[in-house]
Amino acid sequence: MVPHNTLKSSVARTTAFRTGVARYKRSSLHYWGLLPSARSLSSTTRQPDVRIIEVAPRDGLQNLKQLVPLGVKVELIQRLAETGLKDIEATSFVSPKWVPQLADGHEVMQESLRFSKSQPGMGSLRFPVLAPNAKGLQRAHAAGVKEIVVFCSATEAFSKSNQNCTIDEAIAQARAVTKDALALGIMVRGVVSCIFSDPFTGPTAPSEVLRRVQQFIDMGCYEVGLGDTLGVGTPKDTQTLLEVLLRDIPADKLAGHFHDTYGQGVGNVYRAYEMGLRVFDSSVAGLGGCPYAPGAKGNVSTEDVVYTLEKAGINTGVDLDKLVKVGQWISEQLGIPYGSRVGAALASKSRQPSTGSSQPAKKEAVAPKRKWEVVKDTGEYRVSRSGAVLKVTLTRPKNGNAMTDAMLESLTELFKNLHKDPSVFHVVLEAEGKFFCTGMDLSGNSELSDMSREYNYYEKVAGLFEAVDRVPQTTIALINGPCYGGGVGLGFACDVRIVSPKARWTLSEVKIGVSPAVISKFLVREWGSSMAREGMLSGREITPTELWRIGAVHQIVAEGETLESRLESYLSQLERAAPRAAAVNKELSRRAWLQPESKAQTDLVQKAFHAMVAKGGEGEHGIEQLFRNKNKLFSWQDFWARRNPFANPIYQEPRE
Ligand SMILES: CC(C)(COP(=O)([O-])OP(=O)([O-])OC[C@H]1O[C@@H](n2cnc3c(N)ncnc32)[C@H](O)[C@@H]1OP(=O)([O-])[O-])[C@@H](O)C(=O)NCCC(=O)NCCSC(=O)C[C@@](C)(O)CC(=O)[O-]
Repeated sequence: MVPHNTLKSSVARTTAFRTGVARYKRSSLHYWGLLPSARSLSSTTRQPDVRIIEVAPRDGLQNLKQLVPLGVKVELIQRLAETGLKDIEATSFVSPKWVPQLADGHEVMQESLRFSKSQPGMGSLRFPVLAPNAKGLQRAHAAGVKEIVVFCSATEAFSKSNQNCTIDEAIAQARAVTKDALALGIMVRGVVSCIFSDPFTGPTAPSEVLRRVQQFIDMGCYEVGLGDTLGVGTPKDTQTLLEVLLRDIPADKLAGHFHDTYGQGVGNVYRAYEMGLRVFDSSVAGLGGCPYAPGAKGNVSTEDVVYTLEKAGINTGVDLDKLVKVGQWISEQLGIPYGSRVGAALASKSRQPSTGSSQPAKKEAVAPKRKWEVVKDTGEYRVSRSGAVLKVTLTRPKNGNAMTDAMLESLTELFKNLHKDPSVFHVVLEAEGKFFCTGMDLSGNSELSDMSREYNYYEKVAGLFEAVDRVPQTTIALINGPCYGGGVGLGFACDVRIVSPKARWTLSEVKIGVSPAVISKFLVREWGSSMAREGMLSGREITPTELWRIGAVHQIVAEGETLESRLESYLSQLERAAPRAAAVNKELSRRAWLQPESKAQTDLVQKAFHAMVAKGGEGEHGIEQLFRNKNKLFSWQDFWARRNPFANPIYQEPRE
């Protein structure tokens, strides 16, 4: 198999620099800035000194529960390519049942190849994909793939849990796939996972890693990636392992794939570079994560790797400024804080006004601040209006915004009456102070302590949650801080959640001997049964990242950003949403969840379908404006100026 040109030159350079004291000393001098940087010596067209394989589109996205749209994946790949990255692991050809996120592998691949062929200077892009078995290879080949990745674990326990087979079985499968791939002219790269440790059985013997690397090379893999799946390895561990491997394996056959769970990713890359490795996997914004280290950071971020190597005079061929913009963009698309340390630092620096420059600082275009008009203030909550948006603010910060009986009654009334208000399309629920809401007021004034009136109290609590859940408008909870008990339920009875990194959720009821009875159905609906049950049984604090991963939280604001600014951009997206269709969509998703395959569900699907083409309806208007009048800026408020979008709903009230 003829290796790729870039690979050839990298191999030649690597061979020249093969392990040795002279090279190590030279790298160290570069690192401490004692030698002029390679970049300053070279022309910009110089071949990179390292090959960075960007893995965000595959490894970075694969564990996300929230399905990332095809368009975002394709745009991510294109934006990454525009930074100078030449190797982008595009997707996986594995069972969509295992990894639903990457079920669109064929389309991603086709779009990426189209881009590579049609854009000037992009012809040398490489898009390796994961294809662990014969079916995967077949699908990859059909999609035009030129390079695949096969893998195994260095440890038995992880192999059984991750691939459901022994290591030898995984190797046998990889061998068969490699043979077929090579016959088709497809290059094959191997990856060995758990090089330092197994989540179940602990440290990995370097001799086991060597054995598997050797097997991959013997079967025809041109290179083998060393995967620190748990992200536990330190630079010293990297050195110890490489000392064993490099006795038998040339450095140009090895690549580093480090995770950043303990913040060691960049250190490991640099130590591996010093020992002769020239190929590294990394992920923009540090996307990805280890399912065995919940809450931990994922792959080492490409921004951090590029910064470290470039500062050491090692040419990566990547434009760091452009890469940071990609990191910010994808984090925004996914609604998560920007996960690269270097990226976040550079991004915040570029926001600072320049102090040393004689040029006047460029004025940022500031979005006009939305004006809110207060329409009601009970002392316990405040209601304000801005255009088609109604905002309810809980204003008992000194009491953790706990809900009094009076609040339950009056808020229920407010939400119940909203379907009569044709001018409100969206409702925002937010809170003042440290907490979002600490649940029902337990201070002694509440009826909760009066058991003889328990039934009445139930009606009040259930009434509020039903009213919030059933309101036809789109509801957005802006969660500023910790939530307890019914306060958790309040956020999850809403449609959308935009949260601060300070938000936490605690189903504390179990710790005071009560149950999240009323709110349990919202928790199970939004979190899934397993997560909700565990939360209800443990009463432990749950973090934004945990809920974002399962798709129950939609956006987490970044450090230095406000909930208001995220709300503003979300509301501008909602401006395009037709209110009556949105109300029907809410009901469609509720029935699909509560009554799947029932008559009630089928009836509504049919009615919704017919409503799409009804004379004088939103559908007719929307299609006419967009396609016939070519008017993208039409307003749903104008369309509904004299009528109520929520009158005579096609779904029946009450429904059960
Ligand atoms: C939240 C922390 C950790 C703050 O811990 P902290 O140290 O008290 O915090 P703080 O110093 O910031 O103080 C917050 C203030 O808010 C008060 N506060 C706070 N929460 C409530 C409350 N619910 N009712 C009445 N007052 C409350 C709290 O007592 C304190 O008042 P202060 O002592 O300064 O006068 C603590 O106060 C706490 O554990 N609160 C109880 C949280 C809780 O268990 N909520 C569940 C309520 S039951 C419920 O919601 C039932 C439901 C709806 O789920 C049933 C169903 O679904 O069927």
